[in-house]
Amino acid sequence: MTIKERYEAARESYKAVGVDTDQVLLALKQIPISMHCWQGDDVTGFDGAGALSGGIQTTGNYPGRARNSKELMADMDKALSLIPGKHRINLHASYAVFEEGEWADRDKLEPKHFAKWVEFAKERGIGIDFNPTLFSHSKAEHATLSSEDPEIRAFWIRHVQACIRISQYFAEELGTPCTMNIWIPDGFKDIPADRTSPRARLKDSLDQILSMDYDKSKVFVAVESKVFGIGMESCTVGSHEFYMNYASKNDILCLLDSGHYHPTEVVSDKISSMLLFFDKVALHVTRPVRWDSDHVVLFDDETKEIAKEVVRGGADRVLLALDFFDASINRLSAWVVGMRNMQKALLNALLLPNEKLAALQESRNFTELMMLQEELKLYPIGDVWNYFCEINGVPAKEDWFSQITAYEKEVLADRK
Ligand SMILES: C[C@H](O)[C@H](O)[C@@H](O)C(=O)CO
Ligand SMILES: [Mn+2]
Repeated sequence: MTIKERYEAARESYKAVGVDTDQVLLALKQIPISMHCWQGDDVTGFDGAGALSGGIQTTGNYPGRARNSKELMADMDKALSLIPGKHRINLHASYAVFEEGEWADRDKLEPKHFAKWVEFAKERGIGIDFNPTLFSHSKAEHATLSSEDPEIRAFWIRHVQACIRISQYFAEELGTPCTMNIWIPDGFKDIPADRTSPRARLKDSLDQILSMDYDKSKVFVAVESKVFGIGMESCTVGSHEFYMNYASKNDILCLLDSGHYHPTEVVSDKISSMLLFFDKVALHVTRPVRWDSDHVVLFDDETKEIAKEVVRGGADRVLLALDFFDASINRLSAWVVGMRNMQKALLNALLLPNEKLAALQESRNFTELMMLQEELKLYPIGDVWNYFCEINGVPAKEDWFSQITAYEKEVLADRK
């Protein structure tokens, strides 16, 4: 049987439970995912400002790390060519591309330092999202926006403001809003004596940043909390409660990173609440494993549950991005697996008879609800996925992987 014939058979199975797979495929194609550049070079960046810090760590030494913007763009291009649909890219400020002999510190970054990325995105017709980089820098050794040192704090305020200007430049050049997400690593290894003062300083820093003039319809500023970091186990200044309150009072967005909460706390359960109080919510989908918040996204239960909430809440209200970094495997393969898995999870959610399931819940018919949810798990989603890949011009099943091994031999092997 061909992929199309299998799809046609699957279409009948889904039709019997009231799901129109042709509509589902159109809907899936409309959901962009922002692919993070930092998987390609182990969060190293190009500005040489400092080794990776901030309580995050990339482990592994797989050969072929991108060493400069040309290599990173080529790798991202190759990965994107194996992922169905049109997506976005997500950059950190440390990925500025300087001219020969030029360099600018983080607080002096300008749109021109990202012109090469705009060129890259324009040629591919994709949007860019952005993140100020408040780590891997000598001025981020202790604290950034919550620092007790006024000069350090002023430096990072200027940096984030520079990033808002760059984000607006991306939005204007590319004709699509830019989500600009602020994450800071500030926190304490051991029990602090004063949690309020650092948080009050962070609040004041954000107030100063947001007092600048920028176009809110073009730049969606978001704040990302984290419950811990390596070396910041006891307290993070940018906690969930801090940012949720700040975002809500100041009309900006919250970004929920699925690796940033307590081990039994799940982001999938937070999305519906956020969408009742905010117009939009931003996500970093990742996979936490014990102390690490950034393993490659799998087609696992929590990713599926997140996708269900995205689809049920309205995919246009959720700004979807991935955030992981694995240096122990081929980095392009990590991107492709993570992106395709996020899409498979969205497909899984779109293929559910969501209204029927909700009606069973509303009528408290939990017996039938459990039965149907479980039976649906074995419906032929794979046949729909393979057809989605085929009609979008990318290899179905594992057929994309031979291109990764060829690229590894032809391109990555030369990177010593
Ligand atoms: C590179 C980081 O992962 C990213 O900026 C941040 O979103 C994070 O999740 C830190 O743990
Ligand atoms: Mn994140």
